[in-house]
Amino acid sequence: MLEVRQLSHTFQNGTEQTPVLKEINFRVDKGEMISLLGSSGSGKSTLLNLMAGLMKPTEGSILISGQPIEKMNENQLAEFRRTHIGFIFQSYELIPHFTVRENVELPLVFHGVKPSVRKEKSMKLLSQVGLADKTELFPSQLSGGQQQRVSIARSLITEPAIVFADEPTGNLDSKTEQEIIDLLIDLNANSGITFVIVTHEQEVAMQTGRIIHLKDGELTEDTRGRAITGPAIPAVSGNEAFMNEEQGT
Ligand SMILES: Nc1ncnc2c1ncn2[C@@H]1O[C@H](COP(=O)(O)OP(=O)(O)OP(=O)(O)O)[C@@H](O)[C@H]1O
Repeated sequence: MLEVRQLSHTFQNGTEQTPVLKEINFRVDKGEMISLLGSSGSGKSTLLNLMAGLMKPTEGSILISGQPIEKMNENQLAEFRRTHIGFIFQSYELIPHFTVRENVELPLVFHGVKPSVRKEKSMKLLSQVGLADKTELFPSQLSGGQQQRVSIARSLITEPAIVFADEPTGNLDSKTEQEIIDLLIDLNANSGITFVIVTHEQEVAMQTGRIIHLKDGELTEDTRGRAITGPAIPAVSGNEAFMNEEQGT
């Protein structure tokens, strides 16, 4: 589903070089829900931007559904993102003068899907995220948690292979945060949607099946969260995990 191989990234500003990610390796299987956990400055946003094809890495490869996205040109990437990747943002990024339903349908407009099909799909998703009675309201008429539900529905409407969520509960109070996490866990468990959640909050990360820990641009641990029962897998370094995988162990 998603493979990050020997990924390194260094920002270059004039003559100044800032190494940010160092030889990151991990793989996410279809149907997994993982967190990328790290403190501020650990490199989470950079890694997310690279995995979403918004930036090209200095070294290494990112494969989504077997396709190395760093080799694609801008047009190919834009098309690939539209068809294979869903996004959930911390600040929802809804269009204020579109209704809830129109916001959810928007990605399908770009795909040229006819209105009756768009409506059917958006109504189904909005009902799934608990907003069946809010479809004709505008984002400003909703609470933050409800707006994030709209953004979750929008991220799923193209049936993407993988959904990246960037601090999805960063703007929410703790009760609403838990409701949104519960919704994502439910969508993962019942619809098999693959999620990569970027967070700096341990409590959020602990609720996903697996946690990839980033520290100073390095993958330091790959552990299980609470969502999966059974013994915790031993912490291994990113490279070790990659080597084991390569060797089929
Ligand atoms: N364009 C850039 N040029 C130079 N350095 C950068 C650039 N963008 C980010 N960095 C540096 O890369 C490091 C990682 O930043 P990044 O935003 O990926 O971290 P983060 O874990 O997402 O942090 P936060 O949780 O605060 O968003 C930081 O030290 C940052 O200063």
